[in-house]
Order: sequence, then C-alpha cells, then structure tokens
Amino acid sequence: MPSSQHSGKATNISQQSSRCSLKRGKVQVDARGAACPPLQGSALAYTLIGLGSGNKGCVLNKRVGFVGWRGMVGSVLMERMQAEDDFVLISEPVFFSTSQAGELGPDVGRGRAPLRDAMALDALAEMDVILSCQGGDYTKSIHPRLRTAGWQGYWIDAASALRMEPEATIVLDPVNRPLIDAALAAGKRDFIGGNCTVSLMLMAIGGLFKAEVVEWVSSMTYQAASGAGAKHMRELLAQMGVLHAAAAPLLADPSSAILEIDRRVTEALRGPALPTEHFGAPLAGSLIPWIDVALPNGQSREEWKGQAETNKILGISEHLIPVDGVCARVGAMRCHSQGLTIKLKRDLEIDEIVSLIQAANDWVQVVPNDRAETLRALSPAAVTGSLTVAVGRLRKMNLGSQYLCAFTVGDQLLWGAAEPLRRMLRILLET
Ligand SMILES: NC(=O)C1=CN([C@@H]2O[C@H](COP(=O)(O)OP(=O)(O)OC[C@H]3O[C@@H](n4cnc5c(N)ncnc54)[C@H](OP(=O)(O)O)[C@@H]3O)[C@@H](O)[C@H]2O)C=CC1
Ligand SMILES: N[C@@H](CC(=O)OP(=O)(O)O)C(=O)O
Repeated sequence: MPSSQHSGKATNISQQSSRCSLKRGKVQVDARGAACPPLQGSALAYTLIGLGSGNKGCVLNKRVGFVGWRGMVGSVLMERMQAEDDFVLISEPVFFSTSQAGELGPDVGRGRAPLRDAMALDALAEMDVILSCQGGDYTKSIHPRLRTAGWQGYWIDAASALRMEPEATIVLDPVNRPLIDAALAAGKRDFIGGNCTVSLMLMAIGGLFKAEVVEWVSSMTYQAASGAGAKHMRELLAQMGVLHAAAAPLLADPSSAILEIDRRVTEALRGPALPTEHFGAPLAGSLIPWIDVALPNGQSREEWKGQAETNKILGISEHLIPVDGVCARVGAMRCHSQGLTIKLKRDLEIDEIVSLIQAANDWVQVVPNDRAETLRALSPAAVTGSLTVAVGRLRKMNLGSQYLCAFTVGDQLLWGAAEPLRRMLRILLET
C-alpha cells in the first residue's frame, strides 16, 4: 500500500533526525564534520543540522505554524501527518487559532502548548513555514501583510485565494513534482493545494496528460457535501433523516403502496421541515447542479477552475488543454466522482490507455469495466477514507475511436485537499 511505503520512508527520516539536535544561535557541524551556515530570515535563531546542506536526506529543522488545523480539512491533515510521522521532522510545530488563542493546542508528541493568535503577524513571522487550512478570507487578510512586512517563509495553503497568482505554484506532486522543484529552485515561496475536483481528476488520468495524448476533457462532476464544509455534511444527514421519517411508518409495512411512499417523501422534500439553510435547496433525494458563484460566461466558478487549474498544474500556459463540464453536488459524504469524456489526440488501444493510467502514480487504481468490479470498487462507499483514486468505466464511445469514456472517484478531503499540502510540507522538510 502507498501509505505503508510512506511510513517506511518516514521511519528512515526519523532515524536520521534522531541523530540531530536543535541548537539556538550556534553554527553546527553536519554528520561529516562540515560546518553548516546559519539560516537567514525568520530562521535566524536556528542552525542547519543533520547531514549537511545539499545532501539528499538532509533534515532542515523548521518552525512550522499550523493555522486551520482544527477545521475539517485541517483535522484530516493532522491525522495524515501523525500517520506518516511527519511531526518527527519538525523542530517546532506551532499551532495557531483565530478564536482560541491561549487555550491548549493539540499534542503531536511534544505535549500541549498554548495556541498562538493566528491574527498576530509578529508571531506568524517567526515561522519558517505557515500551513493554512483556515480559508480564503484568512489568506487574503494575512498573506499580503506578511509578505509586505518582508516575511520570506514558505506559505502552504488549502484555500483557492492565491492559486492563480503568478508567484504561486499549485501543488500535486505525483503529477507536477518537476514544476514544484523548479519553483523551489527559482525561490518561489507560495505553494497552494488545487481545487479538489481538479486534483482528483489529475490523480486519476494524469498518465494520459503525461503521455500528451489528451486533446480535451469534459468532466461532469458528482461532488460530495464535504466540499461545501462540515455544516453542509450535517445538513445532508439531517435532510436524509427528515425524508426517512416521512416514509418510515409506510416502509415498515411491506404491503404499503410505493407511490404513497414517494408522495410523502416528495412532500417532505418540498416542505418546510427539510433543513436547507446551508445548501439553499434539498440535496438528499435530489441534487444541486451548481457549485460556487456564477461567472459572466455562464460557467460556475467551480467549472471555470477545471481548465484554469488543470493547465497551471501541468505547467501549460499556451495552447491550453480545454477542460469543461457541469459541476453538481450530490448526496455523497466526502468522495467526489466525475464522469469524463476525453478526446484523445490519437486512437489508442484500451490496454495501452489502462497501462498509461495505472503507471502514473501509486494511488490510482484502474477498475475493470465490468459490473461486479464497478459495484465493488468504483463508488464513494468503496473509496471514502482512503488515498485510492479509482478510475473505471474505461471504454471507447460511439462518438468515435478517439473518444474515451471514464468514471473516477476520490476522497476529496485526502487527495482533494489535505494530502497535497502534507506532501508539499514534507518536500520542504526533506529538501
Ligand atoms: N472543505 C473542503 O473540502 C475544502 C476546503 N478547502 C479550503 O479549506 C478551508 C477550510 O475548510 P474546512 O476545513 O472545511 O473549514 P472548517 O469550517 O471546518 O474550519 C475552518 C476553521 O473554523 C474554525 N472553527 C470554528 N468552529 C469550529 C469547530 N467547531 N470545529 C472546528 N473548527 C472550527 C477553526 O478556526 P479557529 O481555530 O481559528 O477558530 C477552523 O480552522 C476552506 O475555506 C477552503 O478554502 C480546500 C479544499 C477542499
Ligand atoms: N468547491 C469545492 C471545495 C473547495 O473548497 O474548492 P476550492 O478549494 O477550489 O475552493 C467543492 O465545493 O466541492
């Protein structure tokens, strides 16, 4: 499993770092006796320790500030970081909050310390890396002020606010690690997670993009409630409860008429007892074919991100690959699904397509195009909570031999949100 492979890697790193110690204000020597230069900027007080700058496996101790760690995306991030032993690599994890400063933060293996104020620029500026899952408003408020004040640290973010900024790199390292490495080499310091639907689509069919066989993609999405936030997940379940309650007495009687059950459910679906405060419409027993705000061209902003972010992640700035479709919210909890129509540049055999897709990364799993396998492995129920990105229903379409059909499912809180950020932090910690 990819996860255990990573755990193995983490163990090695932690063994390396256990040979090191963090010293304030002194020049350290590396494991081979060479002097390591003091760090610049916000890391002034610390020294480079471990195996020496520029060596593979060098562990650079960093102060990492976490903002938004107790939200939904942040909690998934914390779980993954603990599972992969990432905190072993961090000399000083510092937890911030916009609302709970002074209260005790989480214990990630070093005991609990008081939370720092996430609005305090001076406290944030002490960090070498800030990882935020707090949301776009926070980013827009804090990031420019930190940069204007001269902060040179790395900013890693789940929010979309900075994604399309020229200075920002959208991170999805199994797909665009060379782009990330080039950005680091060029001194770039803003690394932003992609939109969940885009990241999951690229994790699923990244092999086809890599082989440069994609002319265009149409993505019809089936997006989970979690993409809208924790309150929306609760509202979906509350709606399900109201609908079930409306039909429960008749459901208990096997001889009751199905049309009467349907009538009562429809009445409840349209009635005042159904909570719709967050979605603005029924989702349980229905769907909502609109996500995010409207743009002048008729797209929703979620649909606009498909092309804009896909091309930016792939490093394409001219002759963009067209990506478009309709984004819809459905009653899944945390897995986004997408039905893809892919126009290939040339007629490839299905076996070759499967090989390209499967070879692209350790997490994509091609599901054979048969009914039993599809029901077993290609659904939110099968994929939720795992790093697997399933892709199936692969077949040529009646539209022509260069038109490929695919269906993909992935956990939008993992590869869609937390995991690319966790891995970007890891890249910084290991470089
Ligand atoms: N939801 C998603 O699927 C995706 C979200 N994102 C981005 O991540 C951002 C955060 O999303 P999400 O994690 O869903 O946001 P949440 O609403 O779950 O959490 C955001 C913040 O709300 C505060 N908060 C207030 N009350 C609570 C509570 N009871 N439990 C936990 N936190 C609470 C916390 O900040 P504090 O400690 O400061 O009070 C927390 O960090 C989004 O704005 C978006 O930009 C990106 C990709 C996908
Ligand atoms: N908009 C996505 C979730 C999300 O937060 O996207 P973004 O990171 O692009 O704002 C959804 O609703 O499913």
